[in-house]
Amino acid sequence: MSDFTHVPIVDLSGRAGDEAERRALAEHLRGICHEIGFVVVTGHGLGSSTIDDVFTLMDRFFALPADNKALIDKARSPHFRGWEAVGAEQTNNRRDIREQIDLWSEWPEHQGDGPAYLNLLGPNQWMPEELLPGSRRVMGRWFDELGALANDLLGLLSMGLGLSEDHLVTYFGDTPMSLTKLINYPPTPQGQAGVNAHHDTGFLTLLATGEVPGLQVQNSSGEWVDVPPHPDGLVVNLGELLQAMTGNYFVATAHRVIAPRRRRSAAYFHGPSLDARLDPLPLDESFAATVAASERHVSAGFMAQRDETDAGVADMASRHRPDTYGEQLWNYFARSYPNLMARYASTGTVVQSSPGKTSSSD
Ligand SMILES: O=C(O)CCC(=O)C(=O)O
Ligand SMILES: [Fe+2]
Repeated sequence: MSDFTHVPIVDLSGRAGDEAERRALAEHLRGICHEIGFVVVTGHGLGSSTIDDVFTLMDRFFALPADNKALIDKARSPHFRGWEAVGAEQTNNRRDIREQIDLWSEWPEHQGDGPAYLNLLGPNQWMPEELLPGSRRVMGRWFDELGALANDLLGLLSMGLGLSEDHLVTYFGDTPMSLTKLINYPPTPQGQAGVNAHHDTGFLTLLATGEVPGLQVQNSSGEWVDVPPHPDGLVVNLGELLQAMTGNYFVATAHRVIAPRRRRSAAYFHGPSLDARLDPLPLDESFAATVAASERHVSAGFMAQRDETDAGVADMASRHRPDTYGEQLWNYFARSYPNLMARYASTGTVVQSSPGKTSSSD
């Protein structure tokens, strides 16, 4: 297949059909995940107001004065959850021009020793009900419905990879850690980016982009391909975890946002339990043979860590592979939030890593 010039649109309603229909859909998605790593899905079956209510909530939140938003400032959370102003986050060592709220799956805080990434477990920060009524209800439904849709997609991807349909869902374990980012992009200043070019860190991303364009995906010739907003569509893309576990058969594709005017989006990053390992899936050897025949797939990398960037490794060419999803996330936080990381480290909030457990390289 030649290099892609658009992101395909796939109707998912066939997933409720018979075996042959499901298999055809799984095959179609498998090809797209191999060649492009990005797809717009329709027929996703989300409730009619699930997305609209989240966008209304975002509108109301982002219009609040900064001192109200600061009630849930991410800097107050030892679990990296909450609001941050424009410029707090960095991607590829460059400031992103967006503000956002990060909400994660909620699990009890970790007590005692363990790998540093266990620090991510804990409660979200919620706005007081009188300032932002209904936020827990609206976001609770979003997490439930997006999680169920993502699990359906895991079933189709498992099928496409020749695995049993529940293979990937089982892999996700008992304490999956998914993230929702509610994002507000001001018009992107010339020469900058709302979010700079990056790979997604985790497994599978589902994205509601609203009506304003700005999302761009990079093809293997390095060209930026626009993903136009689709009124009934959700963007789905793959993260580095899935790329690694499929031996690069599926690809995590670089993307960025340049917002022509104010733009909001809601991203749901479907993630497994923090101790889920990045071990290869038990795939038929034909998958590895297909990868070996494609230089682009063979050389697909991870985002470089800070020390690698300093040593001259290109932004998305790292050969470093963490052992677990938790380590992968911890690397992401170290890259994107060096100041927060340094503060936690200096106040002793960070749980100690066990020796030899931070990362490994191949
Ligand atoms: O806002 C968007 O359309 C994309 C956001 C994104 O790629 C991300 O937050 O990882
Ligand atoms: Fe992304």
